This record gives sequence, structure tokens and C-alpha cells, in this order.
Amino acid sequence: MPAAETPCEPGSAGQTIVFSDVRLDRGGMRTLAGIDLVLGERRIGLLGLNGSGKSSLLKLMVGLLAPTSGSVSIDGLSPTDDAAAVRRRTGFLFQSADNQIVYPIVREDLAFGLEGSAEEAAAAIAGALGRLGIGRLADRRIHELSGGERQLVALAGVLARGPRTILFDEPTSQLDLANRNRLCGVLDGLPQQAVVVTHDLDLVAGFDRVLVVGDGRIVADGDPADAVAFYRRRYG
Ligand SMILES: Nc1ncnc2c1ncn2[C@@H]1O[C@H](COP(=O)(O)OP(=O)(O)OP(=O)(O)O)[C@@H](O)[C@H]1O
Repeated sequence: MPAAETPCEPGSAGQTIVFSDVRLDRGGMRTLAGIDLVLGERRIGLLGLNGSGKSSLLKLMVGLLAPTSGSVSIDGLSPTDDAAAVRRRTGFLFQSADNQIVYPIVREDLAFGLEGSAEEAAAAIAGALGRLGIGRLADRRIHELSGGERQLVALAGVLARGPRTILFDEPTSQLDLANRNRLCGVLDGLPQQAVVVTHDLDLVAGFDRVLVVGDGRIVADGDPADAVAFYRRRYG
């Protein structure tokens, strides 16, 4: 198996995500400009007001958007030109689970697109569901699950692929307090590198690095306490 397809094991390194003078226009308007970043930490948070460009930054990392100018690389690969390799190594959890669940039964959905033998796929699915404590949902119909359960199933689908990095777009926004706390616990224990867009300021408290996006630029970049304090001062 080539290195690019090796599933992440506990303790394995994440990836280095590089933005070089990135500009992004959406709908004819400047969304991001002058973005220069090297991100290699294990837990990275992205804060910012609605519409500030956080999700756009995340989508650039995995090639769901392409820069208008400048470049993005992830471990030396281009998210747009090397899309298949980047997406094997980099999972994306959408804000709404319905955007990434395709099949009607949980187990079928998790099997979709998995590489390897049927036994390897079954083991990856069982491992992912087990890690999230939702093995009991394996044979349930997706449309009968609650929103929180669907969110966890969508995360299991990402985990089953063994990515090195997981990009989370507002992972707690649709969860009740119990499921929000559960997701925080899961996030804490994941061996993968995680980049998390959130409005949940407590979620980033133990992170290694937190960035604040404002007016299409990075307006703060540091440890969680400093970045959150800046965010509250500037926008609170
Ligand atoms: N499909 C699109 N076409 C044109 N403009 C878009 C599109 N999607 C988003 N935008 C614009 O890009 C800007 C940044 O959006 P983005 O979703 O990255 O912000 P965000 O910081 O993640 O916001 P939120 O916190 O509300 O999710 C916004 O002004 C938004 O209106």
C-alpha cells in the first residue's frame, strides 16, 4: 500500500497545510485575501463571525474550492491537482451530516467507497463505530436517526477511511449539550490532526493553535486563551 493510503494509527503525524498568498473570490466578491499560513499542529481552531470565510478556508484545504490566486498545499500535494490522494488522507466533516450520508442503512453508507477487501472494510466500519460508541446503530436506517446520531455516523464514515487529518465544519452546531460533550470527548481522543471551524469558544480551549478570521484575513493567530480573548474584545 503506498504511503498516501496508509490509514492513520494512534500517534501518527498529521500533515503540513500551507497557504501562500491565497486570494479567494466567491460570487464576484473577495472572500479571502493575503492568506499566508503554515499549519502543522495537532489541534487547530478557526474562529470568526458569520460569513468571515472560515468554511472557505477549510474547503480550500481539501480542494472543495480552488484559490483565485496563490496556492494551497497539504503535505506537498495540491488539493485540486492531486485531489484523490489528498482526500484519502484528509477527511471533511460537513456542518450538516445530510450533505455526506448517501446510503439508507448506516453500515452501507460507511462501506461506500472504502478500499480493501470486504473483511478489511467490515473491520474499519466496526472500528469507527466502536470508537464513537455507536456500534448499536450499524444496521439502523439513517432517516430514523436523530440529528446528533447522524452527525456521529457521518464522523464514523470519515474515521473508517483512516485519514491523517480531519477538517470539521462547525461540528457541534446541531448537537444538544449531551452530544456536544460527547463529540468534544471524541475529538480529544482522536489520534488524527484536526482543523475545526466553530463558534463554540469552549471547544477550542485545549487546542494547540487558534486563528481568528476577519474581513477575509487572519486577524489573530496564537494560543486559545489569547485568540479567544482577541475575538471577544473585537467582536463581543
Ligand atoms: N456558493 C457561494 N457563492 C458565492 N458566495 C458564497 C458562497 N458560499 C459562501 N459565499 C460567501 O463567502 C463568504 C464566506 O463564506 P463562508 O461560508 O466561508 O463563511 P463562514 O465564516 O464559514 O460563515 P458561517 O460562520 O456563517 O458558516 C460569505 O460572504 C458568503 O456569503
